[in-house]
Amino acid sequence: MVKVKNPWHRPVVIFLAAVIIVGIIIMVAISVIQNKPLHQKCKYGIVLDAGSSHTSVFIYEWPAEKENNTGMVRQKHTCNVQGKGISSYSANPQGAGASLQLCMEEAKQKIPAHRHPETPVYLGATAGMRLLRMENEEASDKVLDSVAHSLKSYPFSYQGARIISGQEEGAFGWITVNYLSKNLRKPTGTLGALDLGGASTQITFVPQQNIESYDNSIDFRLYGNDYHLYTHSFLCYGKDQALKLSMGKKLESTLKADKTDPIELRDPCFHPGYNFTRTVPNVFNTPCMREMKLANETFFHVGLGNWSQCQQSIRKVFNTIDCPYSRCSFNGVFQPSVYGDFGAFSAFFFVMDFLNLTSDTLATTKQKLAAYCSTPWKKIVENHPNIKEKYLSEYCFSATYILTLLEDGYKFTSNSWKDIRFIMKIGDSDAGWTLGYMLNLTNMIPAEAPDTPLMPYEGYVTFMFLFSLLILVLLLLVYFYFRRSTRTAQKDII
Ligand SMILES: Nc1nc2c(ncn2[C@@H]2O[C@H](COP(=O)(O)OP(=O)(O)OP(=O)(O)O)[C@@H](O)[C@H]2O)c(=O)[nH]1
Ligand SMILES: [Ca+2]
Repeated sequence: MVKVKNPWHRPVVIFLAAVIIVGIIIMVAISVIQNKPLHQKCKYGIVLDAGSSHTSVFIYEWPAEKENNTGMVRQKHTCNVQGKGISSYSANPQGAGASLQLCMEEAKQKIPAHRHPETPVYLGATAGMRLLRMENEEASDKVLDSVAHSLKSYPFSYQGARIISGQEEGAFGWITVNYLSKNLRKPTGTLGALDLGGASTQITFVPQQNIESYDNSIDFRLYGNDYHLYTHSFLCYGKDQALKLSMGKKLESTLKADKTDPIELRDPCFHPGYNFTRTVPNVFNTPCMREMKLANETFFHVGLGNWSQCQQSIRKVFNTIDCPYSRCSFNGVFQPSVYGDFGAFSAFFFVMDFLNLTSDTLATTKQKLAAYCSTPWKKIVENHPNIKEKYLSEYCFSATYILTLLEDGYKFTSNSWKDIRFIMKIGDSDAGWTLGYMLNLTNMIPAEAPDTPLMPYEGYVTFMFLFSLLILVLLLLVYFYFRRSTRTAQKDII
């Protein structure tokens, strides 16, 4: 009997397999560690939202190596500038720049010093400054010069202070909510954006119908997808200016009906028992109201607390009769039918959240609001001792205005009402135009999708783990296969 020597000598095979396995483990470990997001290497950007009612400073942060991935930029910090919006400094422009100091000092603390020179800072002013420019262009230029001068005195990379257009405000709000919801690289639908400020309001969405007016159409190519957006910004239809429009109309008709002395404006949008003395110019001091020269008279603003009468009075600020297109929202502005889900933020959220009306049907919302508006003012103050009376007194008007704007203005129905999500933040970032503005100006959203599909780090680790497991199983299979075939060969020879 001849004994054949086994070519797959067991210790050699075990040693080789061990070397290969250890090699693979080391390679996988190195690759996983190298691809780990580097939390410590971040870049920053600052955007100042100079709104009509106030200015907020937003600091954004993102991993330096991954700036073109969707959803990588997050809001690191916000600071609310004390006092009113920059447009209120028309008589004292230097005050506008000075008002930013505290928040800009805070930004210096929040961003590591070695990143300051490369951190871009942008200021975008919205409807308050649009109105000031219409009223007094010289004053609006001086206010912008003042904030520009102030921002240039900080160690950041100043990139400009300007009044953004209503289209930009709408479109960048849409980019923000869709970037944060990670909708931009998926084939799924996008989220429409509804923004209610103090002096203007924006609606932006991807419509199903053709956009009949050039001014309302805006195109983007983002991550290889084309988006054809409908957007419109209604100047004077933010909640503070809409209150003035509505009160102005009531005041005009009160004065026409009979000039009682003192004038008493009986207002269904304010609670019963509410009685406040105001001056007439205080209502009419806005370019949103037709020129109406009235003496510096005072009037009593008296609440009636009647929701349906309030809605009737608010309807008068929307012209829903004239429409030069196949369909309009109001004031002769083209609007396709609302389509898809919407994120409603800024004052849409502040007001509806305060009244606990963010998740009811339209019918229930109306019922609850009617009950709220008829609650005596004394009781409202008792129930909310810590809320500023100005905010508190206006919630009935504001919520009724929101319902009327969405239903009569934008033509949401009881059915599409459920598609509106009242939101303030997505993740830890605020919904608003500022993030989209910065992403656009820093070219952080590429027009074309990167060649290799991006995989989140967790997915990458799982992939590498499964890949090594597969190699291991294959090696074992090869080992057992050869072990069996050598044994069979031995038997055959025996
Ligand atoms: N109730 C309540 N109202 C708020 C709050 N913050 C802001 N508002 C009011 O909500 C309205 C809209 O606020 P913003 O979205 O900041 O408006 P803005 O950006 O200053 O105005 P625009 O330039 O028109 O966009 C204004 O009337 C504010 O006074 C809040 O925390 N609670
Ligand atoms: Ca705003």
